[in-house]
Amino acid sequence: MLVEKVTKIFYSRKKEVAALKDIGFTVLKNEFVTIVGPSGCGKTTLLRIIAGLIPPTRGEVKIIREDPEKPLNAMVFQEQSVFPWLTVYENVEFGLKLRKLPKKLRQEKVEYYLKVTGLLDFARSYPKELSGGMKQRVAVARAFAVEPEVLLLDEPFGALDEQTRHVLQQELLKIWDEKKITSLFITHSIDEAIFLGDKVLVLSARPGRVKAILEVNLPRPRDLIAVRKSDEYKVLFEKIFTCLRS
Ligand SMILES: Nc1ncnc2c1ncn2[C@@H]1O[C@H](COP(=O)(O)OP(=O)(O)OP(=O)(O)O)[C@@H](O)[C@H]1O
Repeated sequence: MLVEKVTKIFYSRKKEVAALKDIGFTVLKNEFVTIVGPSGCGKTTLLRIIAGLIPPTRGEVKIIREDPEKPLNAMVFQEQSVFPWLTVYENVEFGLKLRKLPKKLRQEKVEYYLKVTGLLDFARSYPKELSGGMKQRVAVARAFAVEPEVLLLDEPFGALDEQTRHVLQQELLKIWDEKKITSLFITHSIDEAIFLGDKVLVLSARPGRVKAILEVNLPRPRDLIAVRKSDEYKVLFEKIFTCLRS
């Protein structure tokens, strides 16, 4: 995926807001890129442009479609990424129905993703019967299930308590290690950005610009404790922290 000189200006009657300025970066096939930046720097705006939900003012986004059967992207938001009127099973199946996959194949995929997210016992439950962490598991399962060219995650674990967040991060990496879907993950957390990413993109305050792109040279599969103890983590944390502060 290629993001080239993306600029976004929001115009309203009274003022202009420059949200993004000349954003450029590449996400390689099967790469997991995290984006970290201060509040209001345009992270969500960038993701919405990449998803094709809003147009950039200038610049462009190129996503290579390798498989015409697959959707270009799937998104997971901080909240409300699941349909409350569908059961857990139906939520995960939803995108596969849209893709018109045969029932047997749908069932295999839904069961696989419910299993890896630990949701098999809740297949018939409705989202309102689930905790916040479980709802986000459904959202992740749903997005992975359609196996898009690019997975776009907008602070999916931002509203969860720290303990649950770590469990879900670990689970996400486990699925990703198996499925290797090209992913772009937005976060406020430096820790999360390093733990998950192959590369961390640091954005500046508004208008968002790329301040740094840092490689994360930590082996996978990753373990949170081991990662945090490593010199690579400490060096990266300090670099990102300094970069965000300056
Ligand atoms: N539809 C819109 N109309 C006008 N301004 C907007 C619109 N959407 C976003 N903005 C402005 O663009 C800037 C970037 O917003 P955005 O939500 O992308 O930031 P963010 O980095 O995701 O913030 P946060 O981390 O707090 O969620 C903000 O100043 C916001 O007010």
